[in-house]
Amino acid sequence: MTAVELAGITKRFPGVVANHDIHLSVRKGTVHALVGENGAGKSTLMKILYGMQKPDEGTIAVDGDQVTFSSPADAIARGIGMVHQHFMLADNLTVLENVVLGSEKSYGIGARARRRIVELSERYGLGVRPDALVEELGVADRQRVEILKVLYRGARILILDEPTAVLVPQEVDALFANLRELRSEGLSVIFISHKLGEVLAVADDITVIRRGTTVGTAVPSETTSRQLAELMVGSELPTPETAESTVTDRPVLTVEDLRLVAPGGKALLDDISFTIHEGEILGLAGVEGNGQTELIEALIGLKAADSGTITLAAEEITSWATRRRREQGIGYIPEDRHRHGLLLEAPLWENRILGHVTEKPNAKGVWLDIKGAQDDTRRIVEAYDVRTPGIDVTAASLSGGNQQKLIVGREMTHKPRFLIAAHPTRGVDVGAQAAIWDHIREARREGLAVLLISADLDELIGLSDTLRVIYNGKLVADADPATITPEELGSAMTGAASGHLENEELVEQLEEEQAELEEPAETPADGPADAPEDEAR
Ligand SMILES: Nc1ncnc2c1ncn2[C@@H]1O[C@H](COP(=O)(O)OP(=O)(O)OP(=O)(O)O)[C@@H](O)[C@H]1O
Repeated sequence: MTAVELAGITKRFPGVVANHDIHLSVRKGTVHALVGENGAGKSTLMKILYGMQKPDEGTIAVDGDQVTFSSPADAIARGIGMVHQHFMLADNLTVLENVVLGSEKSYGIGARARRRIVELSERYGLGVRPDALVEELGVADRQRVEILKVLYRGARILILDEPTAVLVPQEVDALFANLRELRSEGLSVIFISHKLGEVLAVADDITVIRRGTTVGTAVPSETTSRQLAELMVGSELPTPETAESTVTDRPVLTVEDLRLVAPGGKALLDDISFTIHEGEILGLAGVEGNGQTELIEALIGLKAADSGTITLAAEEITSWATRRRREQGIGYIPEDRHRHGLLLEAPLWENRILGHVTEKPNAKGVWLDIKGAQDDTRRIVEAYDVRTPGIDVTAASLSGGNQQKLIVGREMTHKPRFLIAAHPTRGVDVGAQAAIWDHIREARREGLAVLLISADLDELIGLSDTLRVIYNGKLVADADPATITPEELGSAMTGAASGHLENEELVEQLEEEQAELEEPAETPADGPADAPEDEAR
């Protein structure tokens, strides 16, 4: 039985055919993955299915009935729900308020609504608490609220746009368990992802689109991630080079005793000290919201530290303005490309100038050099394979991954000596990811120092020379990227471990802590409560 049938879908934008004669058939009660390079046309296709955009040609059938959607409300009425990558919950409201908002007619706003939320949560193993305040929830819980929200509106077909990009491995497993629950109840899930290993683990069917057209379907049990990637790009992929260490003993960035306090007095960063040397990538692991944003803002000069010092190449820059820091060689790939990285409504070449107004090739003396900026934008588009009809289109019209490639190209072009790279490959496809890694590694060979922040633990472990874990605004642990696994790092990020983490050590430490948690708390009869166990007895 087919839940959704998209046939012959074509969608044109000025200068681009985003979808060309696409076919997608989703069976009822399955997880169907949609994969393809950046700009291949995945989001466009999903926006069409969700009623956000109208196709120029083609038909949509839901449960065998031909439908036309003029708005998401039409799609929702036919049981289609979309969980966006950027969560859309109101932080200061409770889960119940968020879920009910805009859907008050279904079950009211009181006891009936609550009952329905609890029922859905239990049925699909979502563990959602109606009275929790959204601002107190972590990323994975917020995602479950988003899923519950679409189920509450009666969705039988769920579209998930890169749902795992922000999750640690344990959370990904939990999400997949939820998806399997949905599937076993006869719901269908369309899952967009660039993480091909995950796609193979969770999908029943896979549709691959390349340059706007369906190029094939794959059966997960008969396909490897490499084959899938090659189907996506239409050629063989190069084997990634193994990275040799390029770390020197020459410090580029030194942070000492950095402390940043929120208006209410809570320490957002406390006792932060580290050094990054020429040729070194320091990876910072942490669940989002543990001080990473504040640390980036303190380093780039968007927030003033309350105490402590920041030194760049032997000069103390703690009180310098952002522009001066940029001019002295700090590059910045921001975590939220829409808020800090791009002017969405401006053309690509203006975005190329952003943050580098006074630098070549954007400036000639005190004047802007528009031609210089435009020529260099064409060069970046070429070198970083930004898929666009030209440099005059707005940044908003690029696909997410191509926006990211533009930012990375811009920042790397200025040959920074210190690069803050926050999720540098978020949303980019495997081919582009490998290319961005190569660019960063090449710059590192020439002496670049990098602070890498990433939710992609494979990336963090694969690229970093040194790993530190941030938890509650403090650096709580360090780990050796040569030996640690993503699962171990994921556990350390939730604050379960501290100190130096080696494989076995970490496992032991976690087991001990787990055992302690499970034991009833009691004070040893003949020793201080905090003495090590063997001495206390
Ligand atoms: N509103 C728009 N105006 C103009 N062009 C657009 C618009 N939306 C998408 N495009 C273009 O359509 C093509 C397909 O984009 P789409 O966002 O669907 O790709 P995608 O497969 O989702 O990519 P990614 O993996 O990077 O998110 C791209 O070339 C993009 O630049």
